[in-house]
Amino acid sequence: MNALNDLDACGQSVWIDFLKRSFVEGGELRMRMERDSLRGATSNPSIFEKAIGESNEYDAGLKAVQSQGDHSISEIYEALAIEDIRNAADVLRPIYDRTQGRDGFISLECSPYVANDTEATMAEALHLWRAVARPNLMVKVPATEAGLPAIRALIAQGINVNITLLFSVDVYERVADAYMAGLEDLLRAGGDVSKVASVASFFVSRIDTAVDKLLDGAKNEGALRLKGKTAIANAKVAYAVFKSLVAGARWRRLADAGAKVQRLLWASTSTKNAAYKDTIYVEELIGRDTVNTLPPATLDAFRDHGVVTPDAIERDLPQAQADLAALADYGVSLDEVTQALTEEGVRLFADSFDKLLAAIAQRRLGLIDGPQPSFAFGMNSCDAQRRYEEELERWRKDGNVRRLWAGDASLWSGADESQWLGWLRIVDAELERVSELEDFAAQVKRLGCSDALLLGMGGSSLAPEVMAETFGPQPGWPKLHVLDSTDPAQIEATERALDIDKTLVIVSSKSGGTLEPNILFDYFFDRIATSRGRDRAGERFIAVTDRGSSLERRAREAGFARVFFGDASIGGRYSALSRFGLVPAAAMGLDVRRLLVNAKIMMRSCGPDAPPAQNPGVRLGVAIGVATRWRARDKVTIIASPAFGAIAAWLEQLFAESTGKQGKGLIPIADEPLAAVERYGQDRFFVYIELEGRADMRQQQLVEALGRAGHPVARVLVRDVGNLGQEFFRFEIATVVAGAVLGVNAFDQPDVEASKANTRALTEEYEKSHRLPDQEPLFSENGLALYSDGEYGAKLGRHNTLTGYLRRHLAQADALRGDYFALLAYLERNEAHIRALNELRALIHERTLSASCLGFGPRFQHSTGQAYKGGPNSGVFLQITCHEAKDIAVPGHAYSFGVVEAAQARGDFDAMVERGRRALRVHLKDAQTGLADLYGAVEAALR
Ligand SMILES: O=C(CO)[C@@H](O)[C@H](O)[C@H](O)[C@H](O)COP(=O)(O)O
Ligand SMILES: O=C[C@H](O)COP(=O)(O)O
Repeated sequence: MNALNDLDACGQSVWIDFLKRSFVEGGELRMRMERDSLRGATSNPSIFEKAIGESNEYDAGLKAVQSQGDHSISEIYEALAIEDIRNAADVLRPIYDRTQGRDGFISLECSPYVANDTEATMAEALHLWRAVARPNLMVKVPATEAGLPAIRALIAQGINVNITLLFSVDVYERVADAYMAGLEDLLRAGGDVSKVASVASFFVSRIDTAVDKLLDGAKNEGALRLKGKTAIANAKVAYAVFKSLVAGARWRRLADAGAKVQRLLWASTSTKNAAYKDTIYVEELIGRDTVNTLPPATLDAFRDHGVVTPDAIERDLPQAQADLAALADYGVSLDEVTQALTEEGVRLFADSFDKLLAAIAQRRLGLIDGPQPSFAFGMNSCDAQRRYEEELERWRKDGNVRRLWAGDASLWSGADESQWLGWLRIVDAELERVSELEDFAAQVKRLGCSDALLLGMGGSSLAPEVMAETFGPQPGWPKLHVLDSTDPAQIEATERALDIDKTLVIVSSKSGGTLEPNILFDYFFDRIATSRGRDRAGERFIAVTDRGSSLERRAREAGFARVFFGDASIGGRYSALSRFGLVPAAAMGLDVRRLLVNAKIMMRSCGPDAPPAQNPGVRLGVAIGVATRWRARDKVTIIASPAFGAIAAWLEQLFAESTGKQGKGLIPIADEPLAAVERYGQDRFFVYIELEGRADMRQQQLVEALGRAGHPVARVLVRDVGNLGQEFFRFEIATVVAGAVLGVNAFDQPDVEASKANTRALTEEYEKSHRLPDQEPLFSENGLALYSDGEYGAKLGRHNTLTGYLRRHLAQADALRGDYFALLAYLERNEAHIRALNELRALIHERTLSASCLGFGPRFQHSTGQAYKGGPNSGVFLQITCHEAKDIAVPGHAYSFGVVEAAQARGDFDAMVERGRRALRVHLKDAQTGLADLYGAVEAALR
């Protein structure tokens, strides 16, 4: 016999406040049940954190879970915890049976993340109850404002509840009321109340810790005499309340129906102050119909030298009441203390849970079968690193990853952001219906097409283009061409590359109203109708659009072979893993199922349960956001291994359109020719995407040198091109996180519409007058002309040469102030032009040290154009337009593609001017010699 055995005879059940796999499997729980009269056990997030997070006892279990396929971090946690809980429940079951459900319980706590959400608490409790599936489980629900209604509802469903984090007697009365109300509900519904059990867990020692501190602060003899008395006095008062409740008529009625009393359970009973006896919170709290849950060390201490006084809890109640009342004399408000302790209790459990999930996240990564996400990172400056870590910690404390996944708009600007988060879960949705895409692929294959032509802009074209370029044409499948231009030469070149009679056309537009895909649809419909006839041309067309759009209507009228619908809650640039990316992927013969399964690995890694420091998307986004917000390193320079380099065009849109607004944002610098390390200014942040085994030596050396020079470099190691889907997801998360750090709405594009409206006005005008309004050049020479608006033109002054103007314009870009230079070319986007324009970029970067961008119009208007107009006013723009040697008519309109392109250039220019941007337009008589002349003039200007 030992002192613990005597407690049982005093009407108090001893439970153990501890759990660990080896503790149950190794037989210690059973041994303590026999030796120490242990009647139950409790667990909490801190206990699991210690068990799982700080030992390797669970490695085999974790491996076993992951060997059945990749799981999310919380799925892994649950699998491990539930197994432990079930095992403990099974060991304790004989006590439960013997005591007719009074004892023999094991407790499992709801996630602390839902402690302030009634609905979520109820759902979680129900889920745990069902998952554990043992009658001797108690689900732990906190005694928070949100927890209280959940208690009643759960009891009413016959679920055993342990109400935890209880500090205040007032709150206890509400807990007891919730219990009785729940039983009454159950009775009314015809349920069996005798099967339900509940304990109300009063936290003891923490009250003394908190109150003693305040009493010390009072520096008064009387105050000091109260030290170490509050917790026990509070428990005594609670016990008196309990006794009066069970003596009342309301309880009698329930007891007569077979209900079990809700016992008070003393928790937090290890002594925290070494000056107090190590068994104080056991000896003083002995009472009938109570439970004391003790950590192993307190249990052992009590067995060793505990003193058992029956009904100790009932002694000296008036003194206890007087002690509590006296607290006010020394400025201590017990209500405030208990309220603060409840909040702190939730926070501490959340901290433990964060740690636990972080440990699991780390181990999961090591166990992912196949290509896994990898991310190395260096802010490369102590100060920036500190900021980054502080921000990550803020994200953890504020639960921002969960807020993001829950669609909390206040994370961004508090506008309609919650309506634009469909992409977070699209991978699952698409996986569920992936067979539709597989059937579609089979249908495409049967058609025997040699080419697929995608007509779309920005979010509707860039991801398919990245996939086409990254994976290349698939043998036996159509080659995908993307046409996102109104440039007549480019349309002609694209058409030349196709076998028009064996082409499947994909018209892709979320809104359905975008000008470019609509007029290109008209054009290619006519072309295909020429050989197939108007009636059958539609068979070679499919559309991807949102339900109810004008494109859907047009597609139906034209007899399209299929219409696929996008998700209304996914904006264009976040649509890569939705139908907008997957339909073209299927058409070009890619394994969409594999792409999605692979992307899901990243989705889990970036999930709501992945703490910020272990979350590859959040880390990247926080790093970029911090560097931009506090260090003005807003030129996010993308350097990617050539075999994976196509992603840069998609990333540009994602970064720029999502963040470039209200004068803030990221300016993506993509495909910039590499320069010597000292040519890069303090306004840069580098994202280096390395394809494992295919790294480019020059890039690698530069990136290393940039790191040594103190630039922040995020290095994303892509193990395989097949991981493209993962990177889509990671960068989407990173972008919205960066947007949150900057405080912008990451889902709108307020300045894109302005160019479109200007263009619309110009084309409508053209329809009537058959001409675009005249413009007076600032200067012209050899068929090359310069245009600007009055104000900026005046700023440039009057010059006799092109060089003179360019010198003044280029001098605007002050690298030290973080200005960048952008070439916006309305030309055919072909290799020769890209090369020539990149040479120009390299020259400007080399001489001015300003970061440089290149965009082709109108393509960039649906991408980086948002940041150029709405982002920081640090851009200096040179728009390049060119006389079209050959134009193409747009069926059914007076305007041609050449006119549309010219109107788009003008419309965008005007929108830039309206926003006070520094912009100059140079009009070339022809691209080839014009670009060479321009290079010469820029070189002379910068000499
Ligand atoms: O299950 C319960 C209460 O029902 C316990 O596990 C309870 O959470 C613990 O006793 C406390 O968290 C321990 O508190 P403390 O000793 O760290 O102050
Ligand atoms: O990025 C989006 C583009 O502006 C195209 O929009 P859309 O898909 O509605 O045609």
